[in-house]
Amino acid sequence: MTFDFRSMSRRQKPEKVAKLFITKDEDPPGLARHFISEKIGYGVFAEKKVMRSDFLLEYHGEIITEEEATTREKLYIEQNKGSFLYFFRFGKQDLCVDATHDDGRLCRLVNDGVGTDINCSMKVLNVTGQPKLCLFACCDIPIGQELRYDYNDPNLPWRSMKKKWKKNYISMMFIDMFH
Ligand SMILES: C[S@@+](CC[C@H](N)C(=O)[O-])C[C@H]1O[C@@H](n2cnc3c(N)ncnc32)[C@H](O)[C@@H]1O
Repeated sequence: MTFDFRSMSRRQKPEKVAKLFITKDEDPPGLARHFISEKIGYGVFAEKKVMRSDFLLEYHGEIITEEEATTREKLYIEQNKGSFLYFFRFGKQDLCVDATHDDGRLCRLVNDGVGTDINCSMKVLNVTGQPKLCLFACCDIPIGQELRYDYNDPNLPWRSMKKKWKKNYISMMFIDMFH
């Protein structure tokens, strides 16, 4: 009997792994939600070592048109609900995944990052003609690290607070230097 060791040692293609979990309709093991703070809420953390380009999670929810999403967004703001709408382009269509309904899936809980905080990124996959939002690691991620991707919106309120804090901190340093 002969073994093909090449196929045993080869890592499965991340997109193939993504499609496997999309078909099974479940999140891969090795990731978990943890409460961070009142301000940030929950986040998702690695409980196993992740390699660069690995598939992490599917942003699971209802696929709707941009128009429908804009109407729902207003309603959710009125109802004081958190924002779980991911807008994206698929071919010539402007679409959105609405993950407001908590179905227990994790990707809706991955927080926004900037600069060196970012360790993963969202990609739109075409799975038998259907768009699927999938999160992939953009660097190796050690056990215990929080997943963060760029929400790609410079006007997010927590981003301006971070900038304001940095500006105040730098001006305080200058005041200190000249006293
Ligand atoms: C898609 S949810 C992420 C999960 C959220 N932390 C939760 O527990 O429901 C997006 C919301 O999380 C919070 N959030 C995400 N990234 C953040 C960050 N970098 N700093 C502060 N809050 C953040 C904001 O309230 C934002 O509206």
